[in-house]
Amino acid sequence: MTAASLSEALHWVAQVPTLLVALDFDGTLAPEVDDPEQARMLPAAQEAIGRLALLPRTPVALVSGRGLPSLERVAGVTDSVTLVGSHGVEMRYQGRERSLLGTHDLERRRLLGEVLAASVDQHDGVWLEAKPVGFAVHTRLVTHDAAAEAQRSARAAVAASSLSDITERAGKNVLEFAVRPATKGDGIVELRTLTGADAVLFAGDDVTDEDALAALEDGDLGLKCGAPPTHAQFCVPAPADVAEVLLQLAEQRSAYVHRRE
Ligand SMILES: O=P(O)(O)OC[C@H]1O[C@H](O[C@H]2O[C@H](CO)[C@@H](O)[C@H](O)[C@H]2O)[C@H](O)[C@@H](O)[C@@H]1O
Repeated sequence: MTAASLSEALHWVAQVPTLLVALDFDGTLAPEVDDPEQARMLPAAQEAIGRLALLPRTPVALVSGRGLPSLERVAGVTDSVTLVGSHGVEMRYQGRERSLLGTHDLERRRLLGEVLAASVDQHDGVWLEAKPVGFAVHTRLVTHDAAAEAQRSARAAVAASSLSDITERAGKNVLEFAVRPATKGDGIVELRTLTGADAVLFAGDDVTDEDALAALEDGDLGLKCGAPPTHAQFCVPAPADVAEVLLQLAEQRSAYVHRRE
């Protein structure tokens, strides 16, 4: 699909038989805040998701780097919305949860936590978020130089440890270390198969969202919340603009499915 404008692309995807709407959470639906537990979707985004999730043949999913329990807490969506957590390692689909984490991963995660806690303790204002698949070193509250130094020492500590095959992911003011290598692209591939989608709309803002955008195919629609470079076809500046796009999609999709009834 080569659409000349975002409106044209929306018009096209609104009219496929089954449309998967897959959305990143932080920085895309929810503006960034200092405390991740306080992040919430904009009311307009919540409304659009609620409307889309009620429509037939319009599965809606949140695809996040957050662990599933954290995503469930902050997203506040019903079971009709699929949740993909930990970059695809965890999923809640039709009310059922699955995780790719095994017993071996849990022991590796315990060791990883010890290594990172010792490193982060040396850096004032830097804190460690415990996640099901690993840990995130948060540097939002410190200067650029202090953040770079904290990330450098966290990387060095992991490299010097007995742990191997740790997956590292950079994000906005965060550096994550995980014991499983899944990406949001894997999440999109799995969701496409599960839902039998004819087209996918994905919107995201961060580095790891590029994996999902790169997994899109001809006929899909990728939207970046932010500026290029990106694999997305279109960019909008802020979460409020993403919410506006989703409201437009809900309106067009609703008109399409009701015409077909
Ligand atoms: O994939 P996402 O849904 O975008 O989640 C990515 C990370 O989000 C959280 O951190 C980010 O948002 C916080 C709240 O706005 C912000 O304080 C932090 O600086 C951001 O990096 C979450 O804490 C991470 O675990 C997620 O991986």
